[in-house]
Amino acid sequence: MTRPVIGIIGNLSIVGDRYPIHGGGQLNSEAISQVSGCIPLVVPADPELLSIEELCEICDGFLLTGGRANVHPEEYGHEVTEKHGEFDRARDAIALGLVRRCVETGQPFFGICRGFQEVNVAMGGTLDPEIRELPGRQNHRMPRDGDLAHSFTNRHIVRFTPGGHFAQLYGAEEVETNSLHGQGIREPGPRIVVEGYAPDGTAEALRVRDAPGFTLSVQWHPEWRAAEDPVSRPLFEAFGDAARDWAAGRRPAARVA
Ligand SMILES: N[C@@H](CCC(=O)NCCCC(=O)O)C(=O)O
Repeated sequence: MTRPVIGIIGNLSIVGDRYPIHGGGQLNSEAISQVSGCIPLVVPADPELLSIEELCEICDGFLLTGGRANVHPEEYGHEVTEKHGEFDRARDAIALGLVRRCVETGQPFFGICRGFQEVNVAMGGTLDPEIRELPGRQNHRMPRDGDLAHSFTNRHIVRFTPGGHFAQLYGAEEVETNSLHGQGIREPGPRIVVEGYAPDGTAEALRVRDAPGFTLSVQWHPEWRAAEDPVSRPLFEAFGDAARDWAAGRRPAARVA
């Protein structure tokens, strides 16, 4: 049997200040191939180029990657401010609709950082544009200096709901994670179950209530050292298992709570 195909929902970026590319980080592709055991297929997330229906036919699951651009606040009913920074409206159009469709059908997705925020917005939640300015919150942004290893160094713990899906996956109620984001969840969507928080109250791990398929999503970046990191590996393995079930036609039954 061929490996399941994972659509890696990538970002539009500009190389050398002039050449636009659709891309996805190499770390994501490696994690999907080497840990999830699936084929990583980087998707140019733009509704002018492809449709959600086409993607769902070609792929067995989706990785909603991190990305510098923020989900446009219009998508959750807020005004644009300077704090909202840059946007990728084409990715918004694909990613948000894709999440809603997968929640209905049970096709698996795994949201990371911007992807985690997309899952919340797609399900009716809102975001704060700059969480470090909120009382009692720490700075979760990527450090500006140092190499990649420094950027992805663990920065805080995440505490999980006892007995929840994440606590069961890890066999632990607390893990240590990296942190490379400026935005964060303000109000979770009605079906968003936040199962993990940083000590400053920032939402870090979620799932969608009553969704039949894999919906676990995280605010941190498990693609860093995914093969050897004990916090990253179980997530990518579980996501790969869900994609293999989908590819084999084993459709998840509707799940409650
Ligand atoms: N823009 C959002 C999401 C942050 C995120 O996904 N960070 C990864 C950055 C990857 C890159 O720079 O391409 C936020 O800031 O909260």
